[in-house]
Amino acid sequence: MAHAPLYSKVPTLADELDIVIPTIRNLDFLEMWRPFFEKYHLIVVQDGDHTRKVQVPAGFDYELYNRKDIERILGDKASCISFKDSACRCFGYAISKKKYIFTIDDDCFVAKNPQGEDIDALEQHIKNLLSPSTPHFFNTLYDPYTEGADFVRGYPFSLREGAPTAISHGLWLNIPDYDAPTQMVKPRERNVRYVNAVLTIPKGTLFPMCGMNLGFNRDLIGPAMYFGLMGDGQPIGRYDDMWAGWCCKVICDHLGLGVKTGLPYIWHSKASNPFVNLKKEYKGIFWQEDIIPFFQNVKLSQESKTVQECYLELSDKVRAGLGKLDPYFDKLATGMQDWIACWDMLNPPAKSHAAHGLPNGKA
Ligand SMILES: O=c1ccn([C@@H]2O[C@H](COP(=O)(O)OP(=O)(O)O[C@H]3O[C@@H](CO)[C@H](O)[C@H]3O)[C@@H](O)[C@H]2O)c(=O)[nH]1
Ligand SMILES: [Mn+2]
Repeated sequence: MAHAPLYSKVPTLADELDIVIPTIRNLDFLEMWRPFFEKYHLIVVQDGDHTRKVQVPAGFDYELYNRKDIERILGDKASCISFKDSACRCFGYAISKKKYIFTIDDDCFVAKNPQGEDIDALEQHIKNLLSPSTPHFFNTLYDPYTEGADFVRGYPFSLREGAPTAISHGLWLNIPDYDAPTQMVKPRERNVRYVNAVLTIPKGTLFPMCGMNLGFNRDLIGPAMYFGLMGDGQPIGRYDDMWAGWCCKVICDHLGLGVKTGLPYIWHSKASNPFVNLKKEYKGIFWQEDIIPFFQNVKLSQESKTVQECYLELSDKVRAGLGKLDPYFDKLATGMQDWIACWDMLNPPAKSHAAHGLPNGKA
């Protein structure tokens, strides 16, 4: 039975999706995204100096939070939200009232496809999130639910319904998201390869999640999208999205959810300083040789049936399994627990996804 694409016109989800942007810069990049973003509500997480005035271009519906707002809202648990690191963006995930999140960095521009057309990255993320994933059996013709593709011969019919998609991981043209050592040895390398594919990351396989062009379903995986303790006062940075990706993938595998990577592309315009990055990353480069085996071997109990239950169980395992690597992981485990407390405080079970009528500006 052929699988017709799930919809001819991609729904905009304008009332069901928030765009979260962490920033220490300005938001001029929104002008080029205006045709694609203007119908959505933005959540701007202003990092660094809270007295700095961040201008949101006219015509955008937004709420903006700075460090003082985060501290006012979260109280003594605000310490679980990183300061002076893009990891602060996860506050936007928790404060949102919508079903879907798209997060993008402020140096990510609209990319063009090989036909020279502007890419509507959000539309592709929505396609990815609204169609199933295939984590349990690899389809060699990539995404079987996309126009012009299907399941190939030998693909079990019993698995063709697929799994609900929790995460849509987009990629980048131009400045690649390389770690500092790679960036240092290949300073001029640019990603010019447009690969027209969306893949499901198989169950049992981890991946390095990049936060610059990322969509996800808050209802399915939101409480696991904690970007950890990074930046000011922390021994590590630029492992925010990685940490979240490893936690999310283990939980997605446990709950039977899917993670996709590939299209859409954005144009990553700025290379961050590799020497500054090396200082942030170096412990992570060393520690991850222990962190990855930890996540590869972690087993969540059958009693953990919700994302919060999985995440709290995982936090206990992080403390027991990684605490001896460095006291940082003991702090991180506590941060994970504080994060869930914040999430549940901001997202009481009964809360609907009703779009809120907050005026623009400071919440
Ligand atoms: O202290 C900070 C630094 C940055 N931001 C905002 O976060 C994003 C990403 O910043 P930037 O583009 O400078 O960093 P990259 O190295 O290109 O980012 C990659 O590493 C990940 C960070 O761990 C990031 O998700 C990847 O894209 C911008 O919007 C900055 O304004 C911040 O809020 N606080
Ligand atoms: Mn960047």
